[in-house]
Amino acid sequence: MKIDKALEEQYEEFGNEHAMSSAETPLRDDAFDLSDSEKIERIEQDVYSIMETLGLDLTDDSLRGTPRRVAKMFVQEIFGGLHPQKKPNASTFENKYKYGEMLVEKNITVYSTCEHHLLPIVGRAHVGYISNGKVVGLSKMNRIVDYFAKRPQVQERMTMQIVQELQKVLNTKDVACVVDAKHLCVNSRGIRDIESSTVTAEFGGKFKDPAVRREFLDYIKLDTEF
Ligand SMILES: Nc1nc2c(ncn2[C@@H]2O[C@H](COP(=O)(O)OP(=O)(O)OP(=O)(O)O)[C@@H](O)[C@H]2O)c(=O)[nH]1
Ligand SMILES: [Zn+2]
Repeated sequence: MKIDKALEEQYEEFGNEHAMSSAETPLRDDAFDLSDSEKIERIEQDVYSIMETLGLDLTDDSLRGTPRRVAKMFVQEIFGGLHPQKKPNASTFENKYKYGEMLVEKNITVYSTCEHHLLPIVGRAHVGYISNGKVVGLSKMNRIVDYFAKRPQVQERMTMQIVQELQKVLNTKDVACVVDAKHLCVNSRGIRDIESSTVTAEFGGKFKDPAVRREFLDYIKLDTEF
């Protein structure tokens, strides 16, 4: 009986780990049954309730609009990238000029939200790819980063999602992304370590080759300041 229980726990643990390896944002099937305006209505009530529980006077003219303001900000701005319809349409072009080297879009601003504390993540993303016949509009790389940033996130998953999307758009595995970001949940509360930042990386295809990876890292030189 005891052994069964242990095996069951082990299986559960493995199962959880397995689920964690997916780069998909965990969303329910009914995530988009409500319209954006219905979500705003509901979240407004929820934020109202939080503020009321905290003892705030919601008739005060500075606080009165906060529940609706926060609800709109959640749905339309900081979590706007949850909706697949908001995914940027990344126009690609033929690489007619046969540019054969690495292309790096560096220092892309990242504003995201930590899914454990709902506090900001602020930093930079650096994206590189080697063309397999297609090139993508430069700004589309910034837009793809911004789309995946506008979700409750962990930095590891966001980094993988950016790479996987660009691999799809460019039809090549040869894509890399490094993100260097500060998590306010580490900097401003809890351990309150203001200096630390988090670096995550995902290297696909040719970027697994140490020389190619080195070239990419030399271009981005991780000397970013926030
Ligand atoms: N791996 C990973 N962890 C993150 C990320 N963002 C926040 N975290 C961590 O998530 C963890 C949540 O841990 P808990 O112990 O449940 O939360 P807590 O009690 O508020 O922990 P402290 O932050 O240590 O006070 C914290 O260690 C955060 O630093 C992220 O992008 N990736
Ligand atoms: Zn956090």
